[in-house]
Amino acid sequence: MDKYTDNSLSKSEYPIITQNLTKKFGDLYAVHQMNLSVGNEIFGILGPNGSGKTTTVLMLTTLLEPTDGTASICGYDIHTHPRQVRDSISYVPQDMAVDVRLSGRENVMMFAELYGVRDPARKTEEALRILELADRADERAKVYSGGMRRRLELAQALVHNPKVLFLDEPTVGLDVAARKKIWEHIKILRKQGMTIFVTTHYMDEADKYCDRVAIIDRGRVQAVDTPDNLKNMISQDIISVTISGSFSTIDVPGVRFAFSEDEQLIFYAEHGEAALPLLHNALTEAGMKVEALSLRRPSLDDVFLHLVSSADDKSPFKLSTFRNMMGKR
Ligand SMILES: Nc1ncnc2c1ncn2[C@@H]1O[C@H](COP(=O)(O)OP(=O)(O)OP(=O)(O)O)[C@@H](O)[C@H]1O
Repeated sequence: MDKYTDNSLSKSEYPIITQNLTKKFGDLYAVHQMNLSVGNEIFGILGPNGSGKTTTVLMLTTLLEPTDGTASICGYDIHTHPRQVRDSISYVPQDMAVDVRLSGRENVMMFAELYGVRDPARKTEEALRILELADRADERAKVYSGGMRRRLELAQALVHNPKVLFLDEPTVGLDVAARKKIWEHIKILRKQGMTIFVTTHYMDEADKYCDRVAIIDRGRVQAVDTPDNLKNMISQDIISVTISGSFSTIDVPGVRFAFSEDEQLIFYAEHGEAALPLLHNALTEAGMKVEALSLRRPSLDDVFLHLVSSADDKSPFKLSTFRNMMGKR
């Protein structure tokens, strides 16, 4: 049994199980021996660009053959029962396009007919209603906002009652309000019993909306847990300090320098509140002018940095590089 398995569920109760799932492109391991057990939950797979998220989803949706290992969806093996797997799932890729010349209703109806669902007109209306598009269903998708088009893609995906829904970066390119709305819909689908497997590089969204997340880096799973448990892995407070002048090493008991960005220094502290004045004094005594000092609890960003930097080489960490890598807004 791998360390991510939840003992309270028997094997058949996991809609998604991966066993040493691996994909190699030439010499590159895009996904390396992935072992996951996903229950009836919103499960986020988090990682920077190129970490293997899309490759994982493509294998689980039977669109890409693994190099090694396997997976099962709703008890069906992706190798031996791909047809049953496809009947159990829907997949909304990153760049799926609705047909902008058709109305919202026609777009959904087309999918209902493609899937061969019984009573396609009724299922279409139901999906449009769930995604709050019924009022605008007769308008051409061309006039829909980005958020509405994404909701239309979700409506298309729902029309054949999938048990498992795969979403690849569902909120990319949307504004704050549209992103929130998409996640609210995803939560409703989970409440109705659907398993949601979602890729994202937006740590804040994963933190807020996913029941559990797997953090992956260069194809390898670094950790899987609830966002709260992952954050608790860093049993330290985070202190950010803005200084003027160049930084020189200081020694404060229970405080460790983590990394810097521009003029901001990040420290990990065992007891943040007690450490604040000590750190301030130490920096001042060492000739630095402290412009600002703040204390916060760790975020998933910090967990990612912690995991990746401990798995990585020990070259100095640059937060700006990390933000670019994550495609941060
Ligand atoms: N068809 C392919 N041929 C060769 N290499 C590939 C192919 N598809 C993906 N890769 C490589 O595999 C690695 C994982 O890519 P993947 O698209 O799964 O990452 P990702 O985490 O989804 O990234 P993004 O967030 O940019 O979509 C990358 O290094 C990528 O260049």
